Amino acid sequence: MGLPAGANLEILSPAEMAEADRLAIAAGPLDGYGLMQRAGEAVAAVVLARYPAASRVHVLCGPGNNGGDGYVVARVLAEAGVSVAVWAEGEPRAGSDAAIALARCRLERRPLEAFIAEPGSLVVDALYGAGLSRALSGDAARAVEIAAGLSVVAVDLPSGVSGESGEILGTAFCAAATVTFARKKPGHLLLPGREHCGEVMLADIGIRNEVIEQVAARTFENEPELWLSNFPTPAVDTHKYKRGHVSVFSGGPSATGAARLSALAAARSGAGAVTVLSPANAMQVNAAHLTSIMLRKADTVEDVQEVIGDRRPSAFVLGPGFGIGDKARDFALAVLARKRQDGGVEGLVLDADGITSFRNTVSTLSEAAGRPDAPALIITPHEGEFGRLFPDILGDKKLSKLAKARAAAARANAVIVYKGADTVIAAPDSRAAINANGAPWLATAGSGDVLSGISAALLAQGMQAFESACAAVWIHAEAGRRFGPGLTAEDLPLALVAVLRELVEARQKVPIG
Ligand SMILES: NC(=O)C1=CN([C@@H]2O[C@H](COP(=O)(O)OP(=O)(O)OC[C@H]3O[C@@H](n4cnc5c(N)ncnc54)[C@H](O)[C@@H]3O)[C@@H](O)[C@H]2O)[C@@H](O)CC1
Ligand SMILES: [K+]
Repeated sequence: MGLPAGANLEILSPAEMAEADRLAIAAGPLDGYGLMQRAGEAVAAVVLARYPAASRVHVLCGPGNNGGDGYVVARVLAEAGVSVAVWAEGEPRAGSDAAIALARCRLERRPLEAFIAEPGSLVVDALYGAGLSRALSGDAARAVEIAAGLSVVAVDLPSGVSGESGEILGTAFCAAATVTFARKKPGHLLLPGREHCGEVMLADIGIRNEVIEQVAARTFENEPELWLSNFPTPAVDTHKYKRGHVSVFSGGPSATGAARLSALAAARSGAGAVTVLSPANAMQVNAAHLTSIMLRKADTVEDVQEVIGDRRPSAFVLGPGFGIGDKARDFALAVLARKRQDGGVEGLVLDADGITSFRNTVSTLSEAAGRPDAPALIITPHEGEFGRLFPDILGDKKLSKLAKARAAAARANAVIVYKGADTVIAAPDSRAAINANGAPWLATAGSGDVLSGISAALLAQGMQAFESACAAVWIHAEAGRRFGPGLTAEDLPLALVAVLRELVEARQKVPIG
C-alpha cells in the first residue's frame, strides 16, 4: 500500500502514533479529517477486495476517531453499492473529525444495543482503536459475542485489544483482517493481541515518512531487513579463527548434551571454530560425542583465563545444562572481566542455569557488563527465568512485555531476549524488536540451547549484540517453523542450513555500507 521499504518494520506505540498524527496534520496538506477519509477508504478497499460477494456489511462505530473511520467506511461501501447497516455506540464530540465523518455519512444509524447480524454477513469493527481506555462491557461486549461466528475486519485494532501491550481489556473481537495506518502498533504483534488481529494490513494514509522520522521509533518488527546488512558472510580469504571462535561451557557428566547442542548450533551458524569447555569428569562423555567440535578442560577460573589467553575465543555460551551456583557466576564474571578491544572477547550469551545463578546478585552482573569495553552480554530468559532476575519488573502490571524487556535491558546493561511465542529482544539503548515468525513446534526441550549457540556464533563473527540476538531469534524460529511437526532440538541445527543459505544469498545482494 505505498509505504517506503523498511517502514513496515517500525512499530509505533499508540502515543507515538498520535504524535505522528499531530505532526502530520500540522505539516499538512491533509487535515485530521483528510487522514480519516484516507483511513476509511483503505478499510473499505480491503472489504471490497476480500469480500466482493458480502451480501451485507455491518459497520460498528464508537464515539471517537475509530468510529469516525467507521462512518467513512460505511459511506464508501454504500456508494459502491454494498448493503450497509450502521450501529453506533456513543456520539462523536461536536466539532471532532468523527462528527464530520458522521455528518457526511447519510445512512440510518441504529443503536449498538439493538445489533443483530444475519449469518454470512460481514462486520467492520470501528468501535475502539488507539483510544481504548477501559475494558469492553455492555453492548460492545455483546457485539463481540454476536460477531464471533462472522468474518470481522477491524479498523486499526480489534476493539478490546490494547495497542500498547496486546492485552485484552475485558473481551475483544477476533478479526480475519486488521487494517492499520502508517505503522503497526505493539498490540498487533504481542500476544494475545496478535491472535485477535488476523492478517494485519498496513495502509498509507498520507503521513509522510519524514514526519514519522521525527517520532524516532525505537521498536521494530524482527524481520531480516532489520539486521541483514550486518549479517556475516565469510570473505574468500578467510580462515577458521577469522570466522569467529565460540566456546560453550558444559555441565557435569550427566548434563553435557545441552552444551553440545549449543556448540553444534554455533558451528552451523558460521563460527569457524567451536570448543566445548568441560569439567574434567565430563571430558570422556563429551569426547565420545564430539567430532569437528573441539574439547578442552575448564574446571576453574584459571582454566577459563588460560583458554581465553591461548585460544582467543570471541564469544561464549554459559548456562545450558551447566548447573546453578558459584561456579556459573565466577565463570560468567571472568568472561565479562575481559576486554573487547584488540581481538578480545566480543560477548557472552547467558542462558538457563547461567541466568538462575544470578538470582540474587543481578547487580554484580550488570556492573560487570556495564564496564566500558566489557564484552557484550546477551541474556535469554523465558518468563520464569526473567522473574528470577527481575521479579519487580515481571510483577509490574502496568508494563507490557515490551516495556518489561526494555526495563530489564537498561537495568542489566545487557541485550535481553525475553523468550516466548512473542519473543521480545531489547537493548540497553532502548531499541527493541518483537518477533512474530515463531511456531509452537519450538516449545521443545533443548530449543533454547540452540538459540544461544546461534547468538554466540553471530557475536563471534562480529555482529553487534542487539542485531545478533534479533537475527538468532528469527533464524531459530524460521528453522523451527519450516520443519514443523515432529521437531526436536536435535533437528534444529540441520534445519538452520536452508534458512542460513537464503540469508547469505540475500546478504550478498545488499549494498555494502
Ligand atoms: N487524526 C488522527 O488522530 C487519526 C486517527 N485515526 C483513528 O482514530 C483512532 C483513535 O481515535 P481516538 O483517540 O478518538 O480513540 P478511539 O476512537 O479508539 O476511542 C476513544 C473514545 O472511546 C472511549 N472509550 C475508550 N475505551 C472505551 C470502552 N472500553 N468503552 C467505552 N468507551 C470507551 C473514550 O472515552 C473516547 O471517547 C485510531 O485508532 C484510528 O482508527 C484515523 O482516523 C487516522 C487519523
Ligand atoms: K476497532
